[in-house]
Amino acid sequence: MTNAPFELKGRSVYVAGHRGMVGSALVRRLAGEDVKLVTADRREVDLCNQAAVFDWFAKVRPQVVFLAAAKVGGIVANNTLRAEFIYDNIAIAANVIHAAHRNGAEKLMFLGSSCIYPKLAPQPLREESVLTGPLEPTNEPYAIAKIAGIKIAEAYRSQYGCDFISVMPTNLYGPGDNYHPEMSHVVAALIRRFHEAKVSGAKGVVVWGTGTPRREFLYVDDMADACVHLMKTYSGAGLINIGTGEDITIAEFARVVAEVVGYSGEISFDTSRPDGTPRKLLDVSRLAGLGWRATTSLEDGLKRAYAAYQAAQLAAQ
Ligand SMILES: NC(=O)C1=CN([C@@H]2O[C@H](COP(=O)(O)OP(=O)(O)OC[C@H]3O[C@@H](n4cnc5c(N)ncnc54)[C@H](OP(=O)(O)O)[C@@H]3O)[C@@H](O)[C@H]2O)C=CC1
Ligand SMILES: C[C@H]1O[C@H](OP(=O)(O)OP(=O)(O)OC[C@H]2O[C@@H](n3cnc4c(=O)[nH]c(N)nc43)[C@H](O)[C@@H]2O)[C@@H](O)[C@@H](O)C1=O
Repeated sequence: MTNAPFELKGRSVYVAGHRGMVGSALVRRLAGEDVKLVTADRREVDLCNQAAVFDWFAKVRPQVVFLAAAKVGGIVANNTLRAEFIYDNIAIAANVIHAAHRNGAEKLMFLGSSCIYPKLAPQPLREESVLTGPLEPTNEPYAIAKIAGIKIAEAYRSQYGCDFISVMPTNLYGPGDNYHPEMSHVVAALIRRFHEAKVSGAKGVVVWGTGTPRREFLYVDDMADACVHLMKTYSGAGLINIGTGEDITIAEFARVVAEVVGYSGEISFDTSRPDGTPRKLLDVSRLAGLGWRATTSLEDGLKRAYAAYQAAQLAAQ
């Protein structure tokens, strides 16, 4: 692991996926840095389209790239849209990383995911566990694509000396999340379900699975802050996990969401729904060694996420 100070100041910084949850948090965070922010939405450049990506990079030549664009979703989206999750995510990673190299980008950060680790890897998940065992079947296509992205970044670093780094975020949540009832991640799904139950006066809320899986949740503005910190301070081939280092069962988590939303009805579990990985807690000691820790508690983060959900509902009316 190396600590090589890298100045963002004065550089053109491309946030790929700037309309997404993480990308928009990166845009908020970078507003506090003296950078020239570059963005392009999907209509301008479809990142799955190799020719479009190569043309756009040749024209714009960003000096720094945060690769936060991907096909993203919760356990059902991953398990059903398996072809899209593997194809889009391999294409986006290959196109953007290759174009960044060809056009002289000085630094690139690839965003992977904690789901790249084997389903039954020792907990907490250390960066060295990648490729040591079978993956969780519900998100294997996405995980394989993310592992490909890591390996592409690593190969360009070793063959061409590119300063390309990869970070592995835990489950994220916050403003800009996807609140689709089936395709979202658990945080957004439960905020919406408990809110709708509160508003309609429903007697009970159903939570998927057994409630026993454990998950770690990081507020998205903390995630963006960690990314900027690592972009400035880290240069190396090794992965860096980004998380809080704390986890909670889905059953306990559902109770916290109910409390934040103000719902006091019953909670039941639909065990016909998949549990996914039994536990996914990141070892964040590398990240701590690089001088960064999460600062937003789960309760505060959920309060902010719920406020953002309510504001988005009002704006849509
Ligand atoms: N959310 C989470 O819990 C976690 C996320 N991650 C990773 O973090 C990153 C960001 O995720 P998140 O912000 O949650 O995801 P979102 O779905 O909120 O945002 C993804 C962004 O990528 C863009 N995008 C997707 N496909 C294309 C394409 N073909 N061309 C151009 N743009 C495209 C989307 O554009 P558009 O707005 O047009 O759809 C969107 O802006 C991803 O790499 C994800 O894998 C990792 C771990 C956990
Ligand atoms: C971030 C990560 O996200 C995905 O993995 P996951 O951690 O399994 O994500 P999830 O948020 O969808 O579920 C977490 C847990 O929560 C339970 N759960 C309860 N009730 C609901 C519910 O209503 N919706 C959802 N989605 N899950 C629910 C659910 O059964 C599971 O046990 C990956 O595919 C992968 O893409 C990835 O990187």
